Amino acid sequence: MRETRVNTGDTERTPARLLLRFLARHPRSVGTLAAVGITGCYVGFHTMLLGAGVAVAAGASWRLLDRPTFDRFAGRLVRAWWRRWFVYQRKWADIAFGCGLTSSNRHGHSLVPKLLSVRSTFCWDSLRLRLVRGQAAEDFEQVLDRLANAYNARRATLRTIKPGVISLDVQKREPFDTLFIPLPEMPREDSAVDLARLPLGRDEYGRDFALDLVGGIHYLIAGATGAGKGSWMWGLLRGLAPWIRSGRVRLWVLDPKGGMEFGQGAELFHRFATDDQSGLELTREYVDTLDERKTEMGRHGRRTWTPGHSADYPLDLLIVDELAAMSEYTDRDISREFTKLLSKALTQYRAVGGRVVAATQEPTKDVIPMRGLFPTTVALRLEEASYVDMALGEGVRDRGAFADQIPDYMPGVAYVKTEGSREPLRVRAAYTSDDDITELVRYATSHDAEILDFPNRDNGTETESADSPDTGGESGETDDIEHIEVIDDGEDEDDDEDFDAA
Ligand SMILES: Nc1ncnc2c1ncn2[C@@H]1O[C@H](COP(=O)(O)OP(=O)(O)OP(=O)(O)O)[C@@H](O)[C@H]1O
Repeated sequence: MRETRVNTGDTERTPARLLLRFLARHPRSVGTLAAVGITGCYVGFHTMLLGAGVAVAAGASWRLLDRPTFDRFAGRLVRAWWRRWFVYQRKWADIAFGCGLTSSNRHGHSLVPKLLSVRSTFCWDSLRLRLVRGQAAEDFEQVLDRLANAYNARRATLRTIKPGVISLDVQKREPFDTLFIPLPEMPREDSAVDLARLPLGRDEYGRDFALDLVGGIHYLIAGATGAGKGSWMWGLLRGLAPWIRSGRVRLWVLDPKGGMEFGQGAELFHRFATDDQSGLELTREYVDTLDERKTEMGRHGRRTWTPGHSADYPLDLLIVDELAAMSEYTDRDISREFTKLLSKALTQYRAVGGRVVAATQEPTKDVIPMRGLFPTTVALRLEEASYVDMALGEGVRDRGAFADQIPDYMPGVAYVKTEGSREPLRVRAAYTSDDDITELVRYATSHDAEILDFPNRDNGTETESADSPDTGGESGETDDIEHIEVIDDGEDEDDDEDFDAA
């Protein structure tokens, strides 16, 4: 971009000054050019070109083979550089002029806000701009749609970075517009459950996305009403179905909004509370149980709990649907004790099989004083921009987690931030419908039925169903019905549920 700011006359614009200023302002570009020049002189320009060709081919193959890691380490830097100089900078003066964002000084010179830098994530680009004197962020706010159109972006939003400097954030793509998110198959065997990979949906790169109760430990899910918190929590339970059925996972569910979210699954739960008072009792019992386990494991010299090792030491999963109802909008005594107990649960039971998954609409410090204790945080659509950093951690919105910009018509879309990773990941959970929840409940609460391969009559094999109490030996009547054999252990011979579940 041409330097359009006016010279006030106190410094003279000699070529040497301009060159020095350019060098000082663009150290990376100048450094790269210098490095290329020096290398060319040393090794010869042919060799250097060959080296550059090899580097480009290696980068292209890397991108082809594993786009997410390429993007994380190289792609976003290359893209930011490319877009800064060849997309945003090239058009900026014209666009600023067209949107009425230029100004002029008393000498009649045009002043254009300066593009300082560009940052790029997979979906969003952030343009850092210095305002010209006399300009305010509101001037940009009024023309956000025009700016988005000018750059062919889906939407644009604004942040004030510091006085006189703003970030214009433009969304370049929306992978979830076209990406179909199939509901992961519900596992049916204990051995099919991997606590470190509980499939939930897809990420922005189209890869399968899974929850991790081993490394991710506890999850805080923040989202406005209707943002799709239900899909995240029910999706997790579907992934645990066989373990719920066999008792390797015990669910302690606290749904203080009267059981509206989890009422349908009441049969699955070890403990279920639907108001604040019983919720507090449930949390007390949860903490006592895990305290006891800790003591017992200490007595037996066991230092760690192995997930799924046995039903004697189950995974105890505490689910809280609306934290605010327990930590803020309730009696002071209840909220104080609950906050203490939950903080204990978040800090002391990792090694003895305690896990917490909690949801909230408001991730503020008053409502969730213990929010820093959740190693993994998820931000679905949020009402306020300030909520994003409250949910995901300081500075994460700056790094591209625009959860407040997720549109209403995209429930289930969220940014996930795991401990130790700087960059947030954009993810969409598959939709878990009421029928899918019914399937889960039916499967996880029926214990006797087992499906065996049934010999196919069309192949001329004889049906041997006389032993099965459910078919009552009525082999002559099986011509028109599905060929399923149900083996029952005899405890519940008349229970049709078993047949349905099978
Ligand atoms: N993953 C998803 N994909 C597509 N649609 C979804 C998804 N999750 C939820 N929805 C839709 O959004 C609606 C609201 O979802 P849900 O009830 O889970 O939101 P919520 O965040 O739990 O809201 P509340 O806090 O008010 O209970 C659902 O009825 C469903 O139609």
